[in-house]
Amino acid sequence: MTTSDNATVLVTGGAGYIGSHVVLALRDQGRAVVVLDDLSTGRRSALPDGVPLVEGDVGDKALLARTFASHGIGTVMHFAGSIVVPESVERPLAYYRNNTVKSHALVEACVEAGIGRFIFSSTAAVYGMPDRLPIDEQTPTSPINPYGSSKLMTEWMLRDSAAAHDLRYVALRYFNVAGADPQGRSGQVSKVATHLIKIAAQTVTGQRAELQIFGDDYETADGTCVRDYIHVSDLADAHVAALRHLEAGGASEVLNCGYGRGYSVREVLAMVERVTGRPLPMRIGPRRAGDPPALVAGVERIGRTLDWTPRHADLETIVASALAWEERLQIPSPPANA
Ligand SMILES: NC(=O)c1ccc[n+]([C@@H]2O[C@H](COP(=O)([O-])OP(=O)(O)OC[C@H]3O[C@@H](n4cnc5c(N)ncnc54)[C@H](O)[C@@H]3O)[C@@H](O)[C@H]2O)c1
Ligand SMILES: O=c1ccn([C@@H]2O[C@H](COP(=O)(O)OP(=O)(O)O[C@H]3O[C@H](CO)[C@H](O)[C@H](O)[C@H]3O)[C@@H](O)[C@H]2O)c(=O)[nH]1
Repeated sequence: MTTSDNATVLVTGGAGYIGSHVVLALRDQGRAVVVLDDLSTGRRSALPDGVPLVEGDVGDKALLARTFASHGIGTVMHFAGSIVVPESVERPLAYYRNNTVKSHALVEACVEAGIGRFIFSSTAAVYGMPDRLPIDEQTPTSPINPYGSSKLMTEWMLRDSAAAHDLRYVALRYFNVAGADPQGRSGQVSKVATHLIKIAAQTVTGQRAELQIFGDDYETADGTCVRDYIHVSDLADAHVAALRHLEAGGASEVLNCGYGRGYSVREVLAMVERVTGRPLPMRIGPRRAGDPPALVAGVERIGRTLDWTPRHADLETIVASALAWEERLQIPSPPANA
């Protein structure tokens, strides 16, 4: 290990859902961490005690330069961004600004400061509507919404910057992230929830009258959409593994993050009922625009490249942890941006 292998990790968006779990995983490994977050959707209370928070914008290059220098940053993990697909269709330029333009500022600041390791939150949305499963990283990228395009453009900036400068990166393309920290230290707190397991958890805890299944006439086994759900703590561990890969001198990589196993909407909801022992009020609604029938990750490449063994690769564990977190949120509900 060289001295720089002990350098502090800057986690942008570390006060959000996924970023806060990565902060926990890094801290559990004894790593020094600093978070940069504007708290637009994140919460200060998502951070463990002792983790410094730089409250500001990831597109602010002067702030980035100061933060890199004052905290001795050696790696950037970049989660900050906007994530709601339908909102990206209504406000594309806001998504290109927050996800692409500000990522440009961050990558440029890294190159200028000589920060040579970068880990990026990408998404299965870069694939659009692929017709073959599982989806490996060679599948052509063809996003069907501005959210996916805004993330893919950042992947391209990283690819081209890594070719030209002293920068290596890992872009992790997440499939469906769900669940909560098994110790109850963090979980998902969305002002406007859109994700299936989060909505099911809110419904079964009485915060919503019912859940709507968006279409049951897809060409899948039970007619509902199939997704590859990955536990957020396994995803967090994949980031730590990606960090080790880069520190060991590993090459730049683009890697899917999933388990390579799909579950239908009905299977997920049946699991929620099984775990709680309560019926989930639900009804069949129309298809949601832009939903691919099935998305299942090809995971051969991440298995071959990173030293990463999922510890929670089981739908029951994912659902149970999401429900436990939702129940915890009920007593009492934390104030926004607390
Ligand atoms: N949640 C998913 O299922 C999913 C799937 C694929 C990819 N991703 C990616 O993972 C990342 C994290 O997603 P999440 O689910 O944790 O979302 P989140 O909204 O909980 O977290 C995003 C964090 O970034 C912060 N932020 C946003 N814009 C910022 C800015 N300009 N400057 C500083 N901070 C800013 C927010 O305050 C928040 O803390 C995103 O980049 C997202 O595109 C998420
Ligand atoms: O109330 C709901 C919510 C969702 N669904 C269905 O449940 C499945 C999963 O939907 P989510 O909204 O939980 O997740 P998505 O598959 O739409 O989106 C995920 O994958 C995308 C890439 O395709 C992005 O990365 C996005 O951030 C990530 O959450 C879909 O078939 C959706 O139609 C319902 O039936 N009812």
